[in-house]
Amino acid sequence: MPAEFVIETRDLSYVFGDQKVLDQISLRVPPGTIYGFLGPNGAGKTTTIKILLNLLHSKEKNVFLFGQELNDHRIDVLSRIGSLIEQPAIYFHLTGRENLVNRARLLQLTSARVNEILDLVELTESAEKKAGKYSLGMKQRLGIGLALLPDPPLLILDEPTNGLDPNGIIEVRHLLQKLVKEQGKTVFISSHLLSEVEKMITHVGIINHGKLLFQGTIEELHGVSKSQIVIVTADLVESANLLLRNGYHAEVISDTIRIPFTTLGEVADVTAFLVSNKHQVYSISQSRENLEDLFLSITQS
Ligand SMILES: Nc1ncnc2c1ncn2[C@@H]1O[C@H](COP(=O)(O)OP(=O)(O)OP(=O)(O)O)[C@@H](O)[C@H]1O
Repeated sequence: MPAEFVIETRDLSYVFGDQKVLDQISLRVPPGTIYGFLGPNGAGKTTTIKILLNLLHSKEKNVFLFGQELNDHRIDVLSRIGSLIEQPAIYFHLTGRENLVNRARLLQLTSARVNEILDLVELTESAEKKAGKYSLGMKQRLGIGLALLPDPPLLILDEPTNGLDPNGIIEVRHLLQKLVKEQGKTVFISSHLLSEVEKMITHVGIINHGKLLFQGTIEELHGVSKSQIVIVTADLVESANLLLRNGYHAEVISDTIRIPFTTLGEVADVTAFLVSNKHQVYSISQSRENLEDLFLSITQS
């Protein structure tokens, strides 16, 4: 039976000297997902990834990959992970194809596999160009292609969108989504910018100061964002004062009045209250805190 989680850590902690950089992290990454591991610089993302890849050792047996404990099944588990951490190991004086052929030889893979990968990462047309002449996005896709050569079911990518322009981000997004949809892979990516990965991820873990502050689906993250009633009236200040005098937590923010949303019934009450007090209501709607604000409020609290 396949494991419930492709990656699972149970209360994983890690110290550098006397600095606790990971504090009881319990990651749960279901198969067939794109899991965004998010947090500001220095939060502990790379340290976690290094532990998952056994580049740093956690002595306690609390890291499970494909349902197997990492220390006990190191070789088997690691052979099923493709990874990209820090800079991709690319030879810039070689072409994209030569880079892949070199690695394929080491892995005893055929040139047909190299062609498949070039196709997959959409570098067939630039295959004979020197990798040093590639754009950052192309280099990143070549790096992902190298990681994909042995066809691992799990890809772990540390900041794959870092430094890419918007087009580069879209290309990486399409590639990762294709890998999950068409090939059933699981992808774990870290980023310090929610906005760069928000459109590609299905699951989120938010880490700061070594603690996992949120974990769930992207919909669940939207669900915890604060909802507000947004009101526009003929005289915002008058209306806001009236609401404040009557116990509503009203604020005027960029040409609107905002009240924390509780129920739809309250939306109706507020509207009726303003109208009955002869305030002209131009519009009333419900808004959600944007995801980036939410991310900042989680990581800064
Ligand atoms: N080799 C090391 N020795 C001592 N401290 C380290 C070492 N590597 C990382 N740290 C510290 O551990 C903490 C977490 O670092 P880590 O690199 O995991 O964060 P990160 O979330 O990946 O951030 P970034 O995106 O900046 O790499 C930081 O305070 C960092 O200074």
